[in-house]
Amino acid sequence: MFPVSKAIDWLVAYPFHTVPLLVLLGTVLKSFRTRRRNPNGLPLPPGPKGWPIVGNLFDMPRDKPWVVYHKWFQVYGDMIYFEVLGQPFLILGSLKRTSDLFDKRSTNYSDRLRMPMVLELRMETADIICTRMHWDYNMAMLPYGTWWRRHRRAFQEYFHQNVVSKYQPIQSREVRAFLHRLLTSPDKFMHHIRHQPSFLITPPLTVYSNLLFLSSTFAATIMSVAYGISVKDSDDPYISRAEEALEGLAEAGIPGSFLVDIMPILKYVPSWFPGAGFKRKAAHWRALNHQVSELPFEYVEEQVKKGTAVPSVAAALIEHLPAEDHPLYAEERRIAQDTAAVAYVGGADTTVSSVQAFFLAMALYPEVQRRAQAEIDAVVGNDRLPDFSDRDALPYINALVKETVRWNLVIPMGASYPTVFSIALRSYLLAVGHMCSEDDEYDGYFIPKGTVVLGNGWSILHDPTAFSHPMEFRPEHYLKDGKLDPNARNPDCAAFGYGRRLICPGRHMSDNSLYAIVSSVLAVYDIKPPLDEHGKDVKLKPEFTSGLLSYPVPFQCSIKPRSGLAESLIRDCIEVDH
Ligand code: HEM
Repeated sequence: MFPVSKAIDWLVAYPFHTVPLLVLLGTVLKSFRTRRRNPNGLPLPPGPKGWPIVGNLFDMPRDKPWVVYHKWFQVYGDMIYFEVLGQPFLILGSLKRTSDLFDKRSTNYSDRLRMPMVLELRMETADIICTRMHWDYNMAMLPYGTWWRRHRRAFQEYFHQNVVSKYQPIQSREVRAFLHRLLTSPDKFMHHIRHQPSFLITPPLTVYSNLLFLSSTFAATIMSVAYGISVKDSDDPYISRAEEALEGLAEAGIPGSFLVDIMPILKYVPSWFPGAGFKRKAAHWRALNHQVSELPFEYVEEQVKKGTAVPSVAAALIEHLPAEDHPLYAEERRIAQDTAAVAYVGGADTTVSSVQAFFLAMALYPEVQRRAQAEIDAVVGNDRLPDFSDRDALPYINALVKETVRWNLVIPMGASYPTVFSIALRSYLLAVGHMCSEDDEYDGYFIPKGTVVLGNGWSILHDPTAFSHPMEFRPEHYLKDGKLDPNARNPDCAAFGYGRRLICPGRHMSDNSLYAIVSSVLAVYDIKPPLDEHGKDVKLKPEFTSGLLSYPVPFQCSIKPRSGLAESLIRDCIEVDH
C-alpha cells in the first residue's frame, strides 16, 4: 500500500512542491471527471499537444492570434481544441463550424466565460473590475440568463433593423459636422474620427478604449441617440466622466497593477490603511461609472417629468416604465438605465476602427475611390450630399461598406490573446467569447462543458473560396453585373459575432453610420497618401494592431475637397445645422 504518512512527511519537507502537486492532482481529477462525462469515449477535437498542467499556455500566439490560428487550421482542420491551465478552448475556422455550433446549437453555445475554480484566487480583481467598479451595466459582461435576456430584449427594441432608421437624421447631422472638421484640420483626421490616447493603442488594452471617443462623431451620435443630449466639445462633463471611468478600467485591467491581484488576502485590509489605495481607487471608479450610467439617465428622467425631453432611447424607456410603486419598477428602471448606457459605451470604438480602415483603404486603392466617386456623381450629382434615400441606387458604395467591414475585421476573433491573467481575471478580454454550457458531442468529437468557443472571423472572411483576393480591398467581391451579388458571402456572418442570441445587436446602427460616412466623405473629398519631402507619394502599408479590437496602425493621408463646389457644399451644409 502507498505509505500516506511518508507522502505527508515529504510534502512537509518540500513545501514548495505542494502547490504544483495539488494543481497536478486537480488536473488529473478533472480529466478523470471529463472522461466519466464522455460515455461514448469520443476523442476531443484535434489540436496541438499540450504540457501537463499548463496545457498549451506557451503555444498561445501573442500577436494577431487569428492569423496564427488560420495557419493551425491547415494542420489540424477547421476546428482546433486546446487547453490552457485547465481551461478548454475551441477555435472554429469555417462558416460551417460557426453555423453548426453558434446557430444550430445556440442554446448550448451562448453563455459567457466563467471563472474556473482553480483560478478562484484571482476573482477579487475581477470583482473590482466588473462589480466593484460597477461595470455590470454592460450586458456583454453578463452571464446568459434571465437578467441578461431582459437587457438584450430592451436593447433590441431600440436598435432593431426596422427601428434604427429613426436615428438617421442624427447620423447625417453628425457626419456633416465631421466633414466640416476635416475641412478645418484635415491632418487631424484620426483625432476627428476618435481622439485616442496613445497608451490605449497598445494591445491588448485596446479593449478598454470603448469609451474614449471624446469629440468624435460617434460620441456625439450615440449621446444624441441614447439620451438626446447634444455634445458640443471634448470638455463635455458626460464625456470626460466616461473617459475617466474608462481610464480606470484600463489601469485596473493591467495585470499586477494592484497588489491585491497578487495577494488576494489584501482585500481584507480596511480602505484607510496605508497601501490600500486600490480600494479607494476602486471606490472612485465605481462612483464614476455609476455617474456615467446614472447622471445622463436622471437628467432625461427630469426632462420627461417636465415634458421637455428630446426624443431618445432613454426618454422612450422611461416613458414605458411601470408606476413607481409597482413591484417591478426598480428592476425595470435599472434595465432601462443599463440599456441606454450600453448603447453609449458599446458601439463607438468599434465603428471608429472601421472608419479608420476606410480612410486607409481609400489612400491605398485610388481606383476603388475613383469608381465610388463616379457612382456618387452619376446618382447624386454635385450639388448635394448623398443621403439614406440614395442608398439602394449606390451598389458600389454598398459593396465598399461591406468590404470595409471585411478587410479589417474590428473584432477578428471575439477575444484577445488569452493570458493567464485574462483567464484568471474572468475579464472583459474574453467577454465576447461564447462558452459551452453543457457537455456536447459534435461530428464525432466530445466538447466538454465550460469550453470557450471562439469563431475565427478572420479565416471566414479571408477564405479564398469565398473572396477571390482576400488580402486586397475589392468591393467587386460583392458585385455581379454591376449589382450586389446575393450569393456573395456577407461579412455580417462573422464580423459582428455569432448566433441569434449573442450577435452584435448594434450592427444595424453601425452599418448606417458607416454608409453615411463613406458616401458623404467620398462625395466631397479626395483621399490620397501623404507626400514625402520630394513631393512623392509615401508608400502606405495596410497594417493593423493586435488585441481584442484591431485598428489600422496610425497613418497619415492627404484629405482635400474634390473641387471648389465640394468645398462650398461642406460649408453650406454645416450652416444648415447652426
Ligand atoms: C463596426 C462596428 C461593430 C462591430 C464590429 C461589433 C462587434 C461586436 C461583436 C463581435 C460582439 C460580440 C458578439 C458575440 O458574442 O458573438 C458585439 C456585441 C455587442 N455589441 Fe457590437 N459591434 C459593433 C458596433 C456596435 C454598436 C454601434 C453598438 C451599439 C449601438 C454595439 C453594441 C453591442 C452590444 C450591446 C453587445 C453585447 C451583446 C450581448 O452580449 O448580448 N455594437 N459587437
